[in-house]
Amino acid sequence: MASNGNSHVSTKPPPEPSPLRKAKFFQANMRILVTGGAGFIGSHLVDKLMQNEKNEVIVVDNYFTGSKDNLKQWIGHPRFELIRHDVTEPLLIEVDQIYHLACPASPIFYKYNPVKTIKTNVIGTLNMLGLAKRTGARILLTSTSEVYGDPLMHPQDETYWGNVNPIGVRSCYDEGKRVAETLMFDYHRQHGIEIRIARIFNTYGPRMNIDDGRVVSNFIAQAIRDEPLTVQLPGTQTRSFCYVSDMVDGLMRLMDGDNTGPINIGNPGEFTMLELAENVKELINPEVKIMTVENTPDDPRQRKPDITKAKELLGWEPKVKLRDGLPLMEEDFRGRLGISRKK
Ligand SMILES: NC(=O)c1ccc[n+]([C@@H]2O[C@H](COP(=O)([O-])OP(=O)(O)OC[C@H]3O[C@@H](n4cnc5c(N)ncnc54)[C@H](O)[C@@H]3O)[C@@H](O)[C@H]2O)c1
Ligand SMILES: O=c1ccn([C@@H]2O[C@H](COP(=O)(O)OP(=O)(O)O[C@H]3OC[C@@H](O)[C@H](O)[C@H]3O)[C@@H](O)[C@H]2O)c(=O)[nH]1
Repeated sequence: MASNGNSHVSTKPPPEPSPLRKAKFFQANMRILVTGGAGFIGSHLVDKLMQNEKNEVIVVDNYFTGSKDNLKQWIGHPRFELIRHDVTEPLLIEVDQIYHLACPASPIFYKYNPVKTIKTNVIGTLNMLGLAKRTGARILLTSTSEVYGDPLMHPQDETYWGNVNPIGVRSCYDEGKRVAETLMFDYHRQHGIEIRIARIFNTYGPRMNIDDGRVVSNFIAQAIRDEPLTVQLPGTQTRSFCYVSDMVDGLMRLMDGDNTGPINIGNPGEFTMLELAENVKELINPEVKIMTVENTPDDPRQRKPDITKAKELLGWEPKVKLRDGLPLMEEDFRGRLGISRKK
């Protein structure tokens, strides 16, 4: 049984996978479920999984923040299936692996209906664990750096238990993901389910919703539209930004490896929001103004992953630097906004 190097090991044998997996003459494809697969990270993950001809990919999504458009190249493909479904309802299908991403990720969206966000994280994760238990599938949860809250340890490694406000406006997401992690380990210990937990740090790239509200998409859309970049106060708060192709590579290594996690997956390059704005200005629109605006409650003041574990256990580290990733995202945003670069 997989271990993450500490005492989280299950005493139960994992549930039996589908008999098809053991069939001698039936060359079954790997049936991979991606919940939230119509979203930003999910759709990039689907692209990568579909490159392997031995994979069948099933996406389940309620389209709250995702869109069919992100998957248009796969609709109608014989190895691809798209199901409109809310993970807060049980799902009865046959699968071998589950990448469980379904959950709004941008603070403005997860705060929009906090009760629904909690339900998605708790009931949605319970349903997907139930599915994993019935089918014997391995399940990977995309948890978050937000489990560390406003961290008092810097950089954050996986042993840090976090500094989270349990009753704040971000709690539906932070605490929701913390409960989701607990459920994953309880199912692992109690039922032997094969689990993987990724703690994802801020990820950016093409296909983010233009009105997503997260900082990189906001700044790029603002720079392209020649609107001031809105740096929320104080502007000295930090984040570490991982390009989406690196993220997908890390998630797949975690799924296919032997370690339960939790494992941080993120880019350790750390930037203040003012530095990010300066970079966007320089690379995308040197004329654009930078303005400061009010922040929202409980905004974490610093965030930077310690990725020692990902390097050692997954052989993973990010390859794309922020200054290389931003122009790739600019190109995608310009195409969708229909605004080309000034000569
Ligand atoms: N992008 C990041 O920086 C980041 C950081 C940490 C963790 N994560 C996690 O990664 C996952 C994907 O994030 P993303 O950036 O792609 O976000 P996203 O909002 O683009 O994608 C989330 C997807 O889940 C779907 N969804 C939401 N609630 C659902 C429900 N109840 N049932 C079915 N589908 C539902 C949405 O419609 C969307 O397609 C999320 O679990 C998020 O918490 C992302
Ligand atoms: O227009 C903006 C938007 C945001 N910000 C600032 O940028 C920083 C990052 O904010 P974002 O909204 O992009 O995202 P956060 O880092 O707060 O949360 C993020 O990280 C962890 C993930 O799990 C979440 O899904 C993700 O949204 C914050 O300090 C925020 O105050 C701005 O300065 N201007």
